[in-house]
Amino acid sequence: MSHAWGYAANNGPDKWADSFPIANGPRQSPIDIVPGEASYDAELKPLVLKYDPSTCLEILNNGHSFQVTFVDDTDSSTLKDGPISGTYRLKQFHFHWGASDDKGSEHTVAGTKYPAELHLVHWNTKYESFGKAASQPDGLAVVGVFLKIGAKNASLQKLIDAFESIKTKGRQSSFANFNPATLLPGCLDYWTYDGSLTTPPLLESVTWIVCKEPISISSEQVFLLREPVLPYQGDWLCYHTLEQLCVQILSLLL
Ligand SMILES: CN(C)c1nnc([C@H](N)S(N)(=O)=O)s1
Ligand SMILES: [Zn+2]
Repeated sequence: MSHAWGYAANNGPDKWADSFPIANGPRQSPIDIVPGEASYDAELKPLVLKYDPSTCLEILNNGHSFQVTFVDDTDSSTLKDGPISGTYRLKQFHFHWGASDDKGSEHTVAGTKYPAELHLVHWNTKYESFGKAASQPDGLAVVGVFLKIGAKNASLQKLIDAFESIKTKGRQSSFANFNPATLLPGCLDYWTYDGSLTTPPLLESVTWIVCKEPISISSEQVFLLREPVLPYQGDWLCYHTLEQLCVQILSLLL
């Protein structure tokens, strides 16, 4: 692949194996989660998530999504227990979304896609850094949370309000004192499996922890996610026709 990866026809997921052969590996993510086929494991513990808002650093438009990054030089914001051993530090969180409400999440549940999916990325402190951990089979743990259309989400609104400062790819701005725990659902029951990063380099180093309960995002908020200044899972969103824009606006009004 002579150009950067993305979600377009010439650089999208079905082309990633050209530059990242691990795309054809044995533990690639995302997957379709089929609850009726999941097995109960009594050994699994409840998740222990401890997040310190003072570790929140900045918000960044990375060209594929927006991400919020955290200071990870101490055990101030961590994930423990659940399916993992040891302590994993929060590195960043980001979202995946689509151009319409019927798609956007990376994982699916019995074939159903959600409009968006939140990923909280943590790395195993048995390794000296995120970079070292990302190449190890037990190096990363990502908590996934589905978003469904519903009530306005006040915590998400704080992120959306910051978009003005990251309108173009590569832009970042300070983003302090945000508590990612406010993005978690009330119930932390989860599915778990051993998988990979869902975008290049697709490293097979992720213990996925996907929450069963979604959080809400309003139609107005998801419209702002899809604004033509932020990418969605399908590369940069732009309204090819005035008609598409009108359809989107009407869908909000009806
Ligand atoms: C380097 N980091 C933190 C990541 N690289 N790829 C990531 C994927 N977007 S995901 N969805 O977290 O596997 S996250
Ligand atoms: Zn992700």
